[in-house]
Amino acid sequence: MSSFSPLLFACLDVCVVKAIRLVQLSPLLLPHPFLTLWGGGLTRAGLLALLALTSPGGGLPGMSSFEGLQSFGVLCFHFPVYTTLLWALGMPTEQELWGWHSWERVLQGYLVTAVAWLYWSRYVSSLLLSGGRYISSLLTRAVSEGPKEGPKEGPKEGPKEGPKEDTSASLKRLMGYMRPYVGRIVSVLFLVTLSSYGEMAIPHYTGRVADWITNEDAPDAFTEAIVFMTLMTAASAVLEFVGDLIYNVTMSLVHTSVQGAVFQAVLKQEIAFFDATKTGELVSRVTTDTNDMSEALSEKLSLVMWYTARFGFLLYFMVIQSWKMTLLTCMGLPIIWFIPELTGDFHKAIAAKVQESLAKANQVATETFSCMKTVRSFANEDGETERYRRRLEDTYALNKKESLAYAASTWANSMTTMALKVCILYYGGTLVTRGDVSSGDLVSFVLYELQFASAVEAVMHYYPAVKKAIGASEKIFEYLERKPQIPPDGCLAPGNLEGRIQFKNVAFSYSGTTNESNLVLKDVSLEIKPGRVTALVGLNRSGKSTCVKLLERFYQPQAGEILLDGKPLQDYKDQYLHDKIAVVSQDCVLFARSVRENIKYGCEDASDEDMHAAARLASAHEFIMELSSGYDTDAGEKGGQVSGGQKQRIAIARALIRRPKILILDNATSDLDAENEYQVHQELLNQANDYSVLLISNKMNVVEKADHIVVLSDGIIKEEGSHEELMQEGGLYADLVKKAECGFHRKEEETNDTH
Ligand SMILES: Nc1ncnc2c1ncn2[C@@H]1O[C@H](COP(=O)(O)OP(=O)(O)OP(=O)(O)O)[C@@H](O)[C@H]1O
Repeated sequence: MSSFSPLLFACLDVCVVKAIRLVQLSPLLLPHPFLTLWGGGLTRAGLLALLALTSPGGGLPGMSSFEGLQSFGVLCFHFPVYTTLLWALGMPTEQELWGWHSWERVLQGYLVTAVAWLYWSRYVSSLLLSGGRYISSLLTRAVSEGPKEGPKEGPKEGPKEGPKEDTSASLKRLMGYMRPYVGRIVSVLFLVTLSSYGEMAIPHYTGRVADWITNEDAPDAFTEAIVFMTLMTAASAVLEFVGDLIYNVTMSLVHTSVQGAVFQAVLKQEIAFFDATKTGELVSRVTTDTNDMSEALSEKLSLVMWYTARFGFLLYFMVIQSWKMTLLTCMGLPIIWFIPELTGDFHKAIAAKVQESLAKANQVATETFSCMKTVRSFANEDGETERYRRRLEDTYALNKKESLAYAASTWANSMTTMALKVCILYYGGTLVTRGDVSSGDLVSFVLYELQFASAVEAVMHYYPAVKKAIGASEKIFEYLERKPQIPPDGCLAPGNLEGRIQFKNVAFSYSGTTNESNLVLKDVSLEIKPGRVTALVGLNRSGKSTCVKLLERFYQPQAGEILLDGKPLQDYKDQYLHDKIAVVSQDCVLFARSVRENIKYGCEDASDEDMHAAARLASAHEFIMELSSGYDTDAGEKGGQVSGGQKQRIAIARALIRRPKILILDNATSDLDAENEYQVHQELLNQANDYSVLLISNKMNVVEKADHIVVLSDGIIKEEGSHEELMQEGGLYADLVKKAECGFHRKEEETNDTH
């Protein structure tokens, strides 16, 4: 910290001013007061700048910044500029020319400089900064959009962590959603303007009534004023009501459409996106974030709108009443905000400490209660009480400070507001005495000023909240604009599908890299022939389910290709593909709807006959009929109302109702007992002439019935052939079968032992 304190600096400044005053009295400069005024200002600025920048300790803090230099400018030149303006307007300047170095003027100069500094550093610069940010964002966008023939941007890597407060971009997108309601929004703005104008009636006509009381020259003036005031105020209230109603209904519509669009956009994303994004985050985007945004828009933006309109009218009427008093009000406002802000900051800091101290006390209590047995066994109840009491004493000491800070902050608030009002009244009174304004004008002005301060305060309070909410909506829009990172589906939907699937040298990793260590499938080539049952077996985590996920187009292989009837999978329509390839996996999920709705899921047009047929094929019809309400029984959350095996059979029926060409059973009957599993498989495999079946199962007695068996190990096809062929080969498959048999015998022995 520089040893040159601001106080010493002010003393030096006063010395400089007094020295210039002596110079002004010299016979050479006496006839040229304007020269001394401007020359003095320049000399004062030069000397002060020199002192500030060269003072020991690296100069006066803050003085080398833009705000510092600007404050110098205001301090040294506001008076020369003001006097020159008076002279240019033909007004008397004697008092200013010869009295600018008086104590009163010097102090006034410091006050003006402080106000200018406050305005600049707290309010104007932040406005300019956001304006600058907007311009720079426009420029950046213009540059990045660049020449049209430039390289196209690659697919985006998920929602990027862009600049947090790119409010303008989010606002533009939001405006896009408001476009259909532009008529309503224009009418709301019109109503806001009219209603705010109507609100000016009370202060205006109160002033007129005050004039009538003092003069009593126009007998009708009083009644006229009261009638106009009542009519305008009532009209303003009605307009405000209608405006609010239209605005809130419109914002609800905007909210609904944004929320629906976000939900739809999220559903369109590729499965890898859902793997990488937590469900909680997605739900929060769709619900909490859109709600917060819409709340900020319907509540806070509406307040900003109303108060801005009021602010405009109040300023206009205040300037009309007296521009001098308006100037005084505008000068006083930053002071009445700044002082409570300072005390408020102190109060907030203490309040945070109180919270912290309370949390510590609570921690002692929680710890003691949760370890009560230990406390009792050491007979340390008094020790713990003492510990808790010490914590509470800390909190009490902080509470005392907080009360003091709160009282000081409230006192500062009311004192500064009162001081401004007294100043305005005093100054207004002088103007009334001089005959510059009528007493009614002063009354109107004071009433305007009361509303003006709160309007400015409200705009300043709510505007950042609106900006923040709009900025926070950026994430929502990132989801809305995100393109799924999987090639778009094609348009093939042939009426006649054979159902032949070929994997050709497929390599795949979940991370998207082709790094050998990350590859789950390294080089997989296999064929699922139409009308036949193909089994895919292998150790755990060998990549069997991954093959299924690729078939469902949840992910895209990094190398190789997957063909359906000789055509790449991505050439088919997604809807068609999911109709033709039905997958039932071990962790199949039912929705909290009726069994009927679950079986007909995505296939709502299917008839009840189709549903019964599918359920019979899945060996599910009989147990469904035994449920309390048959097909109308609620399956419960995630199918919690039915057993695991029943859930799997309903899921198989759900797959079969689409009459698929390829049926994939990925451990789909794992929750069934041996007898039921056998029955389900018999039913399904008997129909295999209608569809191709890909069977993934750890149960080798099920697998051995397949026409063709493919053995996958560590992402590579190790063996393939019929059960007999593979057993003869004596490789991995034979090993798996032996192990399974061993396990089965051990289980059997254990069961016999227990008997
Ligand atoms: N969504 C995913 N993201 C990242 N890695 C995954 C994902 N799903 C599976 N894996 C990994 O891929 C590998 C193969 O898993 P996969 O489920 O295909 O094997 P599996 O042969 O079907 O195993 P299991 O018989 O145990 O079901 C495993 O190492 C697994 O951890």
